[in-house]
Amino acid sequence: MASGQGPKSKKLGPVSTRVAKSPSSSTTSSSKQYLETSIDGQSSPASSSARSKPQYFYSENVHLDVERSKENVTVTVRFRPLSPREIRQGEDIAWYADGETIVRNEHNPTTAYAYDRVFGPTTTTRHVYDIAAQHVVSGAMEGVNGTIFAYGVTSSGKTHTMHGDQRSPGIIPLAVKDAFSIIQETPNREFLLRVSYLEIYNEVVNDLLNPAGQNLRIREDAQGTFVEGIKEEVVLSPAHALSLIAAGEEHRHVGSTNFNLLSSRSHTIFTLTIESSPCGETGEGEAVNLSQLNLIDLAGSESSKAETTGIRRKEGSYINKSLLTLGTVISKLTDGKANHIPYRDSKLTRLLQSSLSGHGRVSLICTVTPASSSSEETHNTLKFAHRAKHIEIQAAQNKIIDEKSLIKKYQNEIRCLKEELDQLKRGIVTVPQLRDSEDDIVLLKQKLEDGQFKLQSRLEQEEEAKAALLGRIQRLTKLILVSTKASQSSRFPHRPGLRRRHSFGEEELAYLPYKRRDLILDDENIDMYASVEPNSEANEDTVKEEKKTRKHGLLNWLKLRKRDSGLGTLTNTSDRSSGMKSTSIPSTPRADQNNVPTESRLSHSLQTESSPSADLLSDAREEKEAPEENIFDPETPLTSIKSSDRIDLLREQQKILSGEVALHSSALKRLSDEAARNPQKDQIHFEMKRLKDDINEKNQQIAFLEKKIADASPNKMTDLEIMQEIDELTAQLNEKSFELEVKAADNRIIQEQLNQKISECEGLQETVASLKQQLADTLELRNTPKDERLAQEVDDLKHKLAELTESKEQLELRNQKLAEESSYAKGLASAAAVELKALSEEVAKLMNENERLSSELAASKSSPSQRKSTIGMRNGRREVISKRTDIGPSAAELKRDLAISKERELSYEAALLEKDHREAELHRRVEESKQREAYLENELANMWVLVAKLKKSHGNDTDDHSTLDTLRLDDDRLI
Ligand SMILES: Nc1ncnc2c1ncn2[C@@H]1O[C@H](COP(=O)(O)OP(=O)(O)OP(=O)(O)O)[C@@H](O)[C@H]1O
Repeated sequence: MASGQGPKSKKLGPVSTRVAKSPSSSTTSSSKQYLETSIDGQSSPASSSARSKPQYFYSENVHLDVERSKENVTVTVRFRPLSPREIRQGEDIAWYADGETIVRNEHNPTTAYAYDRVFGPTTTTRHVYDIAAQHVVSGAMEGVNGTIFAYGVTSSGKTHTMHGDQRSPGIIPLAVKDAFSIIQETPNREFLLRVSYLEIYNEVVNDLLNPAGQNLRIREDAQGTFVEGIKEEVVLSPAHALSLIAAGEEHRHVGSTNFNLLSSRSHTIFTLTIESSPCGETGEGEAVNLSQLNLIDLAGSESSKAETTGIRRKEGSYINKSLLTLGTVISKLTDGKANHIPYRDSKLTRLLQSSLSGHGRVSLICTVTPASSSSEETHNTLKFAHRAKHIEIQAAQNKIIDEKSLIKKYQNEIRCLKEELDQLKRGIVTVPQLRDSEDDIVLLKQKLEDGQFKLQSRLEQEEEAKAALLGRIQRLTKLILVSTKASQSSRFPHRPGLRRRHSFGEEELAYLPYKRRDLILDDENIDMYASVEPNSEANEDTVKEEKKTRKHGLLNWLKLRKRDSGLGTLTNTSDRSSGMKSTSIPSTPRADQNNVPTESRLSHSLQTESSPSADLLSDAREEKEAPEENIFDPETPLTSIKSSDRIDLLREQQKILSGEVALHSSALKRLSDEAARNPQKDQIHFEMKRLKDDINEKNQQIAFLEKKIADASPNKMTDLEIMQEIDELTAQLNEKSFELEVKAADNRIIQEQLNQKISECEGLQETVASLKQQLADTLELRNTPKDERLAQEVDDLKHKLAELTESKEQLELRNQKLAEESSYAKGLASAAAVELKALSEEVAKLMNENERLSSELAASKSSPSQRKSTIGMRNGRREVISKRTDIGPSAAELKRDLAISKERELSYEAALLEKDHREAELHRRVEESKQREAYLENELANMWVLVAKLKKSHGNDTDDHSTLDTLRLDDDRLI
């Protein structure tokens, strides 16, 4: 993708004339102001509608920019016809082309967009090419970088537009053919064309021309971004370039989705690098035009409707992400204010950086379907296209003066080799001149006699070197393409026949193996098996005809072969193709690469150099030598080449042989001139004879090739070929059946996985719902305005304060009660203490009395009257009792009194204990309430701090003041 960028301010040379003609020139930078102008005032049918706001983006009547230095991206929209499936489903038309520049919504006619050009469903790709691509291609041939890309949702027709098919070639084959036609039309310049082809699959860059080139790195240098290590092939003809695309397509990732049976799963970029310089000997410092033409087929964005799983979903998310980045980049580019453009967010935008940042012409072809089911997606594409329209570009010719250009390198090499050849020739010619000199005759004779054998071998060596040089010159010269127009011979009189003459006619595009019919089992794709004239544009009058047109082309054939590689269904054709691609530069498409022993030294040198002509010569020779059936032996790679390809190859070989004959004839002429001057020189005669033999042999080969071309023409298909065709189709059928079986098994597995996923999904949905709820709550909280939140907080605090005040009052009440209880208990306790004191005095008194009585009792027991008989004792006892009655209360009475007083003492002690207990309890509760009070006071203080903070954060808000005052009042009350 790297490109030499010329200074932006450079005036456009011949390019500017084309700019004026190009559609892009019709909308210049100044067109910006028109783009969003309503056409209400332009008597449009919508102008009468006052109900809804019209969305017109109109670009008609735009004038040309005076300086022509600035352009806008050319944006066109292409409608495809309704697909058979859409027709079956009874889809309505939601969007349609209203005239040549407007797309209008069927249901809401006020919604319309204007573009450089809008193509209806019956427009041919050739027409699209003429309007949207031709100016970019011609610009690229003049040294102005160009990019053409198709954008649209899946199945909208991007691949149909960019690649096309056998009947209706797409932009890429048309551009390639046009490039070679321009070379033909430019006799005063010589060109060197190279191609590269890459895909971006799941954000990985793969080289489609070199299967080993996977996951390549994107690098950047002063000239822009480029892909490191990408293979570039020098191309010699449209068929050659297209064969490389065809080979590359085999490696592209394609898979079936529920919208498109053959959906592109990667973005592809086909780059044609063009170098050109004035014809003839160029001066040392002469600038070379270097430009790149990028032809891009984007993968389609996938809508949420696509029910994809596994690998397809992964691909889809990569595709969508990169297209989203492309959209962002485009809107930022048109924003005007954005200072960072996120090119690096995807590989696609990184590679398109040079193009999008305005260093070349850009044409965006947006493909859409008119179907109502895709109305929203179509609307998104239209909006994308509209944004892209605003990108400004400053296309300028890229000139490089350094020797890095390949064409310069080749030219220099040719010059050096030619000088070397001249020297060699002079060496051969000077020998007889020396012989003419009188002074040297003796010496020369001596030399000749002494080293005749030596000289002979030297001459042979020189002859070999000469042949090798001629071969190399021829090989390098063949890489440089020039016009075959009449002026040619006069311009290069000194090198007749050296140039390879290319005649790039329409038939070059017919290399596509269109006879290989697709065997798609989908009813939508059961296509006709009709033989079609190559290059005839599809008759797009009816949808039926469109259906016939589809799936017949090379691309679809290739897609089929590589289809669904993601599911592991592979064909063995890639090996064959990679074998073809591994041929060294330049790799002219050819049937086989077997080396055949050659007869002539010239041929040998060509063989060892492996030049295209040498390869073709060997092919031709081999074909001549091999029996005819061997040529079409099913085991040889030729089996993959169909009649039309074979004819092309044979023609190519024929052309090259004719070139060789012309080359040999001119050499013969030169030698015969020399022979006339030196009739005795045997070596010259020998060389002439060899050349004559060579010419005869080549003429025979040409005749043989002519015969073969005639034999291989389609109406002369042999039984053998028909049998081969049938065999091949049977093999394909088997292959497809196997593929189908594998897919059925895959489907079963996928179905099981799907069920599992559905149940997982249900679980996830629940989680998502709860998360959503949480999110909504949080968002609601967040969305509440700050003042409201503050007021709410103050309210909460007030509420809390009121609660605290209430609880404090309750506590105080309780405290009071407890205090009362405590004082009552104290009173009780003191009363109890007084009573206890009186009781203890009484007890003490009683005890003293008791002691006295006991001592009296003891004294009376120990007296003599007590020692009388037992009878007397009973009497005596009665006496004592009577005596005692006489002297005061008896001992029993005293004991009883004592017991009672002890009992009372005990009860008093218990009451005292209980009182102490209650007192302690009351103390504890008093302490608790004190602590609670302290805590509440602390809380209140904190609240004040909080209120103060809130006040501070809200300045001198009066509300807060009042709140604060209220709080203060509350607090005072509390205090
Ligand atoms: N202008 C058209 N005329 C006729 N048929 C068309 C046109 N455009 C697209 N088609 C058909 O519609 C189908 C889908 O087209 P195509 O494969 O080009 O879509 P796509 O945009 O490249 O899809 P994806 O992004 O999935 O690769 C094909 O069968 C194609 O032949």
